[in-house]
Amino acid sequence: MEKYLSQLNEAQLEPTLQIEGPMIVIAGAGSGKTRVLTYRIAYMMSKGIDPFNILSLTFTNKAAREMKERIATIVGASEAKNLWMGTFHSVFARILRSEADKLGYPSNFTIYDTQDSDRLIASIIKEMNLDKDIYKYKQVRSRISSYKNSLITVRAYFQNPELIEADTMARRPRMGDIYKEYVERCFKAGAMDFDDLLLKTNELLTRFPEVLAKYQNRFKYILVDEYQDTNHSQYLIVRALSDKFQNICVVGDDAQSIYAFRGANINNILNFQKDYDDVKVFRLEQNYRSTKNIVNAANSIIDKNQTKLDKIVWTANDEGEKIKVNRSLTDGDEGRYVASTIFETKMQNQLMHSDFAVLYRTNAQSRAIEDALRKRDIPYRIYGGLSFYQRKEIKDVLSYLRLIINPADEEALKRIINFPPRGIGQTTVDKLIVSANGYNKTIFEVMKNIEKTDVKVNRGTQTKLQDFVTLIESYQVLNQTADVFELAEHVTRTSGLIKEFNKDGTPEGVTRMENIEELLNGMKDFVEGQKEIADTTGSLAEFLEDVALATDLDADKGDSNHVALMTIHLAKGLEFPYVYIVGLEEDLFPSAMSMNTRSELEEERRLFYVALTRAEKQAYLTYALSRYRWGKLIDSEPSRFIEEIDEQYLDIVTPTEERRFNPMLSADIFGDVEPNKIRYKPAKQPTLKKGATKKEPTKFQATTPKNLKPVAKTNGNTNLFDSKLVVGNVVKHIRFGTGEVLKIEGKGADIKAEIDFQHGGVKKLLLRFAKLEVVG
Ligand SMILES: Nc1ncnc2c1ncn2[C@@H]1O[C@H](COP(=O)(O)OP(=O)(O)OP(=O)(O)O)[C@@H](O)[C@H]1O
Ligand SMILES: [Mg+2]
Repeated sequence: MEKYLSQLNEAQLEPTLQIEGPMIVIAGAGSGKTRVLTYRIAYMMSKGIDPFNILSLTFTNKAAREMKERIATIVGASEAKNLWMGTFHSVFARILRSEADKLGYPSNFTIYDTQDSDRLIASIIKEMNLDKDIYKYKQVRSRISSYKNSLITVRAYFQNPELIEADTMARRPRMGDIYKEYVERCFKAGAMDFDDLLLKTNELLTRFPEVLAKYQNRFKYILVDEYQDTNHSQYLIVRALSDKFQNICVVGDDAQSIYAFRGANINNILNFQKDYDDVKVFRLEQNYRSTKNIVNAANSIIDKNQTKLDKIVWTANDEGEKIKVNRSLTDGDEGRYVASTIFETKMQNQLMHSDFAVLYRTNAQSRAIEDALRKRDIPYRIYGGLSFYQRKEIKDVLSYLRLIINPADEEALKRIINFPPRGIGQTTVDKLIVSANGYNKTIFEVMKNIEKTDVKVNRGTQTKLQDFVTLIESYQVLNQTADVFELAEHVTRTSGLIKEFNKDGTPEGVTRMENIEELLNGMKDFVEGQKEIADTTGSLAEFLEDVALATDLDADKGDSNHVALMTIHLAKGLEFPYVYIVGLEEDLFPSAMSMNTRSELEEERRLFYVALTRAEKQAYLTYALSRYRWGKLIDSEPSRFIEEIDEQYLDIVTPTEERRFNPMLSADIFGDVEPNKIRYKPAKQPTLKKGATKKEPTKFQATTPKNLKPVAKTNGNTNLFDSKLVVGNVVKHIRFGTGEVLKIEGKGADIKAEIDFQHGGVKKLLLRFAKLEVVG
């Protein structure tokens, strides 16, 4: 038997070796589901299955990348690179690109991110003269998104009296009109939003049987991770593609289904056995991730849910420490507790910052934690805020690039037509939009033929519009010969963007410049490196697609040593040695918005199960007795979830400050009550606050810019690190893993190192761009 297969236990081996036919692996957290998928693909390839015929769908692109790297170490990088692997969105965006003409789209269609969709919807609401307090663009967007994910097209909407009535009851009778206008505007702009990537794929596979047949024959083997969180649209795609060969392997855990609010349908996993004939069902029971205390505590929680498949999860790992439960007086104290225990644990056990994660229910909770970590100089990174590619200055640059390959892109055009300022006012832009809508042309087309249209602008403005068109057209010419990096560098210089950001000399301006530099670095890296690992051509369209679908989790190079802060939703599938779950308070977690029904509460409980099962060695549960929410200090009670854990797995600690300052606990000072004997107040029954007008707390600006500082500069300066690297050093590269430096050559900005990498063999890399980390 192949050597790598000995790294699986017997139960894992069975589904790994089962290649043909429909099958499902249902198993609890940390039992090796993702590992089985990975090894199964390697095994299939070793049996001679062509990687071109294997499609593997993961929850994040990062997960796909890691799987691919692992497979590459087993079967070799050149084979692994031909695998189709990624999220639903990224895989089907690629397929749509090659089939776009069938749907009337240009092949280099733009992908609108949420921000673009929001802006377009807001502008439609304004153009239709609707009340923006009733038609809140975010709510409208999520409504449209749910139609699309349920495959309700505009036509289907207008044929469905129930939907129309529901929207009318919600005081939004024009919802259908907005939906219609939004869809038409996206189409005209040659743009698809995230939901379109799935919706249009379904349309493609349904309307064009020959296209369906083509991809059925290509993807003879399909694998899906985290199947419990697929939505209806994704479900139908998988169903259609696997229909011919029925070689479909899905893995998942019903207890970790946490995306119902975004349309995920837990029934997809529960009904899988009905969807295909002769489904083989496999179960894994041994958890390899966590200590006994954590596994048992997690089991005791999920036991409380009524809707679930019965599963056993056990571990042969050590008993481990009990789960620490900490009460604080305020959210500020909670943050300090987290920071100080991270500091101590790290010191005592010689750990890395990256061994720690802090998980919370809502993004807004990160502030208090951040403050405390900053005070202690503990480096951290927030995931899931504004991604790097959504920052203003980055989107400005990207909008130029988007317009170059797709001049129909309305949102890109509106963003940069007067940025940097070139004297084209909002009134002019509004006239262009009205005219474009009237002629059913794109704004760019109207600008190009302005004399032939009904747009009335003065001579000066007409020249300015013409100049803008000429500028973009000159970039289009350059795009035919230059690579992404060269083009972007030219654009930032000649469009006046760099000058604009450099102008004020404020710290914000400096940060913006650094970010642009980092963007250019990333492009260089893309141009130089991408071809080696993935089957892409490195074109501008591909780069833009990558960044449109990138989340900041994907951007994580895995090479930085910081505490990870993220919502539990984002942490799915990940693992960390030390995990803090903070804000365990009634109305916060479980969320006040999710206590109306049993099924909502059960989803919250699954979320808690996901959180706890991320921990390998030690979990901390914390809550505060009062917390700032919606700008007010409010009292809070411990979450019922703490009480639901079997007490034997808990170690209830209360920090000394609280014992000192809290009169309620003054008995403690005299030793009358042992800290771990303090009882909780019984958790309140679920309370639905009728008519409560709670506002979502303001969202946070993500990631400190510090964390994104470029390692290398593009201006030709060698970075600090160059001079340090010597032959024999062991270094780490984001794609190729660790490697030994064999040779160093060149001077200054052109220093290159020849490195023998663990994955990918000997490579010569330009140090300026290679972003290496010396590890030995
Ligand atoms: N047979 C095994 N021997 C050693 N380690 C294993 C084995 N199986 C899995 N692991 C390790 O256990 C951890 C959990 O595995 P994996 O992430 O595949 O579980 P999972 O079932 O996908 O978890 P989740 O439900 O959280 O997605 C990983 O670190 C993995 O490398
Ligand atoms: Mg997994």
